[in-house]
Amino acid sequence: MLTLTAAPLTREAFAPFGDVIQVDDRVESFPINGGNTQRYHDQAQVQILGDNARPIISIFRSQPYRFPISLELLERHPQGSQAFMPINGDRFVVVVAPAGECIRAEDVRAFVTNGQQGVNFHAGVWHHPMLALDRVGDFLVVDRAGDGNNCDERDLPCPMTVSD
Ligand SMILES: NC(=O)N[C@@H](O)C(=O)O
Ligand code: NI
Repeated sequence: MLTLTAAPLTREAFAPFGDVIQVDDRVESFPINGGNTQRYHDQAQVQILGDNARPIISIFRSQPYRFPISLELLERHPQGSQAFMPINGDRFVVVVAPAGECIRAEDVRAFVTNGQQGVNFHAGVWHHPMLALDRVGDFLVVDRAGDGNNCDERDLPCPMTVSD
């Protein structure tokens, strides 16, 4: 059994898997609306691939998990990115592995957000479906609709657990 402990999410650590969305001085920002609003600009790469592809916006209301939990599988979206942003400041756990045809146990990583962070999985990046913590969480989701399959599931190469 491989035990993962979720690390605090940072842009650097998550870079191989996608983008972190958060207000900080690391991204380009500038005042708009006559100075009433600060725009934290262009934080994530929305990838929309394939026939009749279009970006869609949804809300996921996710039941919390009691950690540690056993992980059986990861999924990927080959035709588009998928972004999750908490609406009410909820933390969540992110389990990822690099894009590619096989998942190696040594490449699986776990992160925990701080409630003010979102993630954007790049197309093809393996990830576990939403793992909400603490309470029922609402998340704004930006991903892809269109023709063809956009969700592959793959069993993990060995039993794994993740703790927050
Ligand atoms: N199935 C679905 O829309 N959600 C998953 O892709 C997920 O990453 O939670
Ligand atoms: Ni997904």
